[in-house]
Amino acid sequence: MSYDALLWLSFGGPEGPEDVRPFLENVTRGRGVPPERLDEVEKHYQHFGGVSPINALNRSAIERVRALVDLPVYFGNRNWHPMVEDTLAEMKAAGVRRALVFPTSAYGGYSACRQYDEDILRARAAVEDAPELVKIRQFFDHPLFIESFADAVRSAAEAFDGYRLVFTAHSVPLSADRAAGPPEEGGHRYSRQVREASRLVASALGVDEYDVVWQSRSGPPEVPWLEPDIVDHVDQLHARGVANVVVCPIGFVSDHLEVVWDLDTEARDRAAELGMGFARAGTPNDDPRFARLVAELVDEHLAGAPVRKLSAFPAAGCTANGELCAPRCCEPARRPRPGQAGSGQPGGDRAGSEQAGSARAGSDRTAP
Ligand SMILES: CC1=C(CCC(=O)O)c2cc3nc(cc4[nH]c(cc5[nH]c(cc1n2)c(C)c5CCC(=O)O)c(CCC(=O)O)c4C)C(CCC(=O)O)=C3C
Ligand SMILES: [Fe+2]
Repeated sequence: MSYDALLWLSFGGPEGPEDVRPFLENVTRGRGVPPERLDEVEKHYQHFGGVSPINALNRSAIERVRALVDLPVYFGNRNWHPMVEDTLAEMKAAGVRRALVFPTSAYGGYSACRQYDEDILRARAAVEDAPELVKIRQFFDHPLFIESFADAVRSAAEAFDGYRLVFTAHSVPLSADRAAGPPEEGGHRYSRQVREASRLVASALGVDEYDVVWQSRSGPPEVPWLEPDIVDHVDQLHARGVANVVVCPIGFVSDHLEVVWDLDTEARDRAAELGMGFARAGTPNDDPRFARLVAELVDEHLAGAPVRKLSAFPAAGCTANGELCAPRCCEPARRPRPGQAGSGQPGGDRAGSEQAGSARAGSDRTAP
């Protein structure tokens, strides 16, 4: 198959104080996130002047990728400008017929993978006679991804004689994690991949003991999410007599707002209160290896380059035009409707799926 463009598909973030609220409304529309949580998160963004670093980080990574790939590279987002619908219209006008899509998330699961397929569906539905869009696979176990994090941990740890290595990734509802991956695989593809990437980085460092914890929990408090939270975990480590902690944000590709707020502000402040040493490893975005990683993934499609990966997980997530990866793969978790919290079956087993329709009603994002 031939391709005539690469579409860089990301989350998006606000670029000024007045963007913050509409951005947050876009992110959480129909997702049952309580307004108090939104007010809290708005403060994190306003603390940085209403500007998330994410768009600038994406633009600089795109520049580096442009120097390595033989395709025009376009930039579109799920939640903020440039919106992927607008970018796709621009691509169509420029004569693009078939494009590869690089999603800025390395993992499987609904939020990390399937939701980018939904973005592709939405964008193609908005553009008449839309270009074909083929999404690039998950890359959490690519050697360049792992090496980049391992080096970042090495630099962060230089200050310490001994340290506890702690990996973090974005928490998701337990029900979403359970539904991650095709059902026959037994679910939990997201958290299992996060643990696998962590294991690979630790092993590259020769570190035997480390922790995998979670951050940036959202949603109503009565719905269970992956735990423990990084800030609580810092308390735990202190209680166990750990003097220094090095945090590696394995779940993310760039130092965006959830990294600079939840880790560099909240977790760091807690460690300081407790008198602990704290260092945070960088993310791959600005490492030249990240651009090379993208170029290699593109070459898998353009030139049949070998699929480089370090784990036994399938190279999943590569889909055409927003199709499902496999039947029932990474279905969205059912979320309680506002005012119906508690009826959303926190346990989230998928048996009572006749409730799924009502729990999803009001969402214009999760419906297939
Ligand atoms: C797995 C995962 C990733 C990693 C994969 C990937 O990178 O895609 C990720 C990335 C990101 N999440 C981000 C921002 C936000 N995520 C939110 C809310 C949520 N995230 C979730 C999961 C994930 N999120 C979930 C299950 C929710 C609950 C609502 C829902 O079910 O959808 C909210 C709402 C407010 C709140 O936090 O409650 C915000 C503002 C930003 C941009 C930061 C910036 O602006 O720099 C990035 C890169
Ligand atoms: Fe998020």
